[in-house]
Amino acid sequence: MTETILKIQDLVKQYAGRTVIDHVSLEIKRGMIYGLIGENGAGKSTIMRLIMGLTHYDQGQITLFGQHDELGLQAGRRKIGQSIETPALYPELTARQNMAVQAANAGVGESEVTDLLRQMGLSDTGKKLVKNFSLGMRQRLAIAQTLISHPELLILDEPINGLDPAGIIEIRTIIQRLASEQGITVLISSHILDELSQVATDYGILHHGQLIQELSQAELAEKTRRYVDLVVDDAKQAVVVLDQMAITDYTVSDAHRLQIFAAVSVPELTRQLVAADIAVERIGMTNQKLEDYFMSVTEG
Ligand SMILES: Nc1ncnc2c1ncn2[C@@H]1O[C@H](COP(=O)(O)OP(=O)(O)OP(=O)(O)O)[C@@H](O)[C@H]1O
Repeated sequence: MTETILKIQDLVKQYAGRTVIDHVSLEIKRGMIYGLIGENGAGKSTIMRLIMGLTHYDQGQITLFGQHDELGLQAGRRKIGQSIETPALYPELTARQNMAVQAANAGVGESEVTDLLRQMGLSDTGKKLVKNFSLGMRQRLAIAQTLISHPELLILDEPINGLDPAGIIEIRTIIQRLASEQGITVLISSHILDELSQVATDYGILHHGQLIQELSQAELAEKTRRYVDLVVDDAKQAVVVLDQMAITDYTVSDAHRLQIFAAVSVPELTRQLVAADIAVERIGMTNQKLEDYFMSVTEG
């Protein structure tokens, strides 16, 4: 069975009597890239800060690498690399000098710094000061810093926020490589589901401090793939027609509505339905976009 790296049970956090984390439970297993999605203020950073012990919770339990007593949590946190909120980069230093500061603390040598800079595509930044870096470069440097301590779990707070499309792809690729090549488990947050759509293996949707939905990559793909939305007077009769047409990949949502996921010719299906004397009120391709899905979950 895959090892559980992080388990959060019934976590509650209040600020001045206001509940900002509301009975959240989640489990992250080794190898997962867990995407925590929620709009600004949903509580993403707070959960990360609670995991790292940067703030205290009022109720619940956090278990890291199987340990939930204080000493065990402290030991667990040493296996975590994190970039919560603004990364602590020195703007007047180069990438290598920034890395050197952290490396000295961690007892890590020059060659490892060189390797991390290479992995993050920052080898050729030379004497360029961090204050002149693009946001994407800064994010990559922040990730490089989190890796200095050889973490087993990486916690990245909005590393994609504000990046251009090329920057988004770079960060996604880096995260996927860290997971697949180095076996690092990742908890990553974003307020835009679409940004994480091609990187996370699992998703948790946080809304007003509550984890309102968890789903796997496959489940998300399923919910947002293209389908034919069909509204008829009698769904049961329509099912008979679908069966005759050897269409099996569909769901019936109520007495009148069906979603057909199989590749199907809409004109041909319409013809068959009409031939079977079924009144078709609506038939058409629908492609629920990720952001529409997110809105439907958070507003529902
Ligand atoms: N130190 C604090 N004191 C009081 N309230 C706080 C504090 N930190 C966070 N909050 C509140 O807790 C809620 C959750 O904030 P949090 O920063 O975790 O959200 P978030 O999902 O990370 O959003 P963002 O993307 O804006 O950072 C917000 O309503 C915020 O105002």
